[in-house]
Amino acid sequence: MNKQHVRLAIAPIGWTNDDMPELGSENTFQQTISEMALAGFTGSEVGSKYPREPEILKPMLAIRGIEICNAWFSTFFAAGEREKTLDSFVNHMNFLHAMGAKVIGCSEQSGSIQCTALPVMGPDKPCFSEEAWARVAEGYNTLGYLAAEKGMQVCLHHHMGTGIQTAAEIDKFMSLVDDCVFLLFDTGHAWYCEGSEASMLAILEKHIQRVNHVHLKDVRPQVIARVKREGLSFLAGVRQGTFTVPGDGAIDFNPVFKLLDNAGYRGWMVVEAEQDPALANPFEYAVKARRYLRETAGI
Ligand SMILES: O=C1C[C@@H](O)[C@H](O)[C@@H](O)C1=O
Ligand SMILES: [Co+2]
Repeated sequence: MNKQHVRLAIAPIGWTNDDMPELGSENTFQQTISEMALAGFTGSEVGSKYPREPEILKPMLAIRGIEICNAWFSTFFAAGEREKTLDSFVNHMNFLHAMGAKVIGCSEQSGSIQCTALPVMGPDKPCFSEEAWARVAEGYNTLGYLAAEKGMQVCLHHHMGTGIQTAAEIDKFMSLVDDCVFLLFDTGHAWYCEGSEASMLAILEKHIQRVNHVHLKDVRPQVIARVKREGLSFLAGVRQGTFTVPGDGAIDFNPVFKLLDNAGYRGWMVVEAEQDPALANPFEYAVKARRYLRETAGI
């Protein structure tokens, strides 16, 4: 890949999992960002242990050569919580703007089963009515225009257990929103939702012109098969090792990098591989991911 076009970040979720904060509760904020830098990354997303005051957070990251590239934001438009979502979005956007980030990665969480005990591959995930889709599209367009006024961009994180999980749901979302709304492409969730590398690549290929942020997650298909077979929840699967860093699982990332490079992708690529830190030492896995990216993508 063109080294000048992409920057490499890593998410703190490998150190402490914000969906299950007991996973990695022993890892401190300063240890996390020091190990990110030591492994060779220059960016991070924001975790729950990070100070929320830009004047405190910025110098602690700067001394380690790290910038904030994004932070997760949950929206509840389908459920009709428009005003509440917009209010908290503005605070979130202002924080990210002060941190110098350009991207705001959002997930539509109405009815989400992502953090519940329900089987993630079962019938319980939300499926939006046409009215709900219209609320989601209007809400995201509003976020997109608000972000554009600040010189920022909003993107949707498709996610297992949510109403925007499958290839068809991603297509529907992208067809309903304006050009000011982008897609956060997450390799792990794209593989998981349809169950193959080809279907993951098809999602990327279809929407590549609107992808403005990338999460690099590898998958362990044998764990995903068990999640399906035993009716496990998304989080139970994570504990058992659904995800790992690029180069350690089943995904061949070469075609992903090729597609992005050919499309002239410019932006961040974020290694995001939540697994149990007691089983997968986060520093060791960060180093492994950094080496894989150097050897495979030349970045
Ligand atoms: O971007 C993400 C943030 C996490 O909280 C989430 O559960 C993870 O799977 C993900 O892709
Ligand atoms: Co992600």
